[in-house]
Amino acid sequence: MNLHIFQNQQELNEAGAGIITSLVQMQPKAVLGLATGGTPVGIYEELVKAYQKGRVSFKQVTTFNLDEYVGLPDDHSESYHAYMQQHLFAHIDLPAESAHIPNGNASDLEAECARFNQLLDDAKQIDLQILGLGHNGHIGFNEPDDSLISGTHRVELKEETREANARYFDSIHDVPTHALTMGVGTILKAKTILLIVRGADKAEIVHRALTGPITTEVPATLLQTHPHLVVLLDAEAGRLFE
Ligand SMILES: N[C@@H]1[C@@H](O)[C@H](O)[C@@H](COP(=O)(O)O)O[C@@H]1O
Repeated sequence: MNLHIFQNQQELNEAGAGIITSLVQMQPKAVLGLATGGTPVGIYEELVKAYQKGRVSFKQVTTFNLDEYVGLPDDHSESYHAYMQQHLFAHIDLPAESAHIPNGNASDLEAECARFNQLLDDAKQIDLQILGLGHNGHIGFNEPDDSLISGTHRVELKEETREANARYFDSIHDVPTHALTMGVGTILKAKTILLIVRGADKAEIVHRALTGPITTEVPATLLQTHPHLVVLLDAEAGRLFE
């Protein structure tokens, strides 16, 4: 594991964007796994700046998003489709057909998961998977459970996850109850994983995820088994590592 702790958010954002930019410069056809949530926003901002300065092009890149809510229209401001447009896709030269996000509005969600898995299989391997971390140790929307699922699947969100994400909605009643998510098998298959965690409220869970016993009750503990895990923490999240 390659762990870095940053004293300010800007340094963390630049480091995260720098890793992605360097990869795409060296490998213009890179396959990127993308995350949503508050955590990667500043990194996407830096990526957009790098693109605007002509330092990187995403013309040949392929992207796969980790997850999407079930039942939120694509144009709903809190759908992950809308999020990706707002924070990244609308500002760079990534072709629309190269950006893949599970469709949480598909009439047949099982078929949609199979379609997404097939696209991932066709792409062979994600070169760099960006990950945030849920307060309960979830990655993507792989929630704590007795067992975990390898491929893309439909998941019922835990109450604590809906509560954590309620800050983005008018009320908790508006937070969807289900989502589609890449499974842990797909996430762990990525060549490199870039885990980003910010904030004092995640200090304990990130410490447990990276140093505690491996258990499906904290899905992020599985990241300990990955041969190329890069972790970027702000000082608050990294408090227990110092
Ligand atoms: N499904 C997303 C995850 O992909 C994200 O990494 C995590 C943390 O979110 P945030 O970065 O907003 O704290 O929870 C969300 O529910």
